[in-house]
Amino acid sequence: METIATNKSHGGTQGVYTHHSEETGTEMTFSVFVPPHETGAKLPVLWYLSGLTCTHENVTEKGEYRQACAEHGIIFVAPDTSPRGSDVPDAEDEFDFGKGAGFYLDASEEPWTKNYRMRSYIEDELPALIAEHFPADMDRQSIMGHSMGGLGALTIGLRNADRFRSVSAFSPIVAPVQAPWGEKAFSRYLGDNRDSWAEYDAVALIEGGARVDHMLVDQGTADDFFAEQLKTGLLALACKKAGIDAAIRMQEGYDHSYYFISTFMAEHVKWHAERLG
Ligand SMILES: N[C@@H](CCC(=O)N[C@@H](CS)C(=O)NCC(=O)O)C(=O)O
Repeated sequence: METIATNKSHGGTQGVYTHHSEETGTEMTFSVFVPPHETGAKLPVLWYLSGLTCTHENVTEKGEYRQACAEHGIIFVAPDTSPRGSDVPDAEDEFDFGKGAGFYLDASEEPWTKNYRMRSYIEDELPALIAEHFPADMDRQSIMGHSMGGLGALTIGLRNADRFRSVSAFSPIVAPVQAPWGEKAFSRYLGDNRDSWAEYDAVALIEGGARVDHMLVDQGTADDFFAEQLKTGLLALACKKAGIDAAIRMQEGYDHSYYFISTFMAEHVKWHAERLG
């Protein structure tokens, strides 16, 4: 692992790091905020998965999470959203597929299988690296995300309920198999067999019996993607039927941007902190 940059912030350290990923076969860059802490202390970890077109930079620069993470003593990890590099296949001029749009899945179709392995990267490889290099208590993890990353947080949280104490999302895609972004990406990354799509769909996972202990979702009413792509109501219905303890909140007048995310970020961090102990 190589350190790209570190800056002192809120008494802690905001860093950007790169490493060679065996999963994606590429160099991967991510950011980590380590709050001020006593020497030798092990701190809980909050994962943040970003949305379409993003790298680690968007939330690191605009997410406004550091003050809350410093206050609650939480490590904040922000990975990239896809493999990168000139050798990685891409769909040029498509912001919702290819680079910047990894959908946190392991692709099964060519030419995507070799590099597009963001599920294994986020579930296995990056956690091991974080455990090795940072003062992280891997027995205390929670996960959150935005839009495509909200989907990633929900699905990774639902598939690994024993690992994550709480799951939250801003404007998540909740049912990609029923939305244009998901249909487009899944048919190309995963192929035509829609049965294989279900493990990457939050509503389908819940309908199939997956559960999380605590869920918090914020969705802006002025979000242009709400009705066609995000479909928050389907998640609310699935949680209600399944008896999942979910706070799914419509936030009046907020859009899909980081102006919305940063407004509620501190509240999400605090909510996770209460469950991380
Ligand atoms: N209008 C955007 C659509 C993509 C978009 O809104 N991306 C969201 C995540 S789904 C985002 O966080 N963008 C980066 C940012 O706001 O910093 C584009 O075409 O680039």
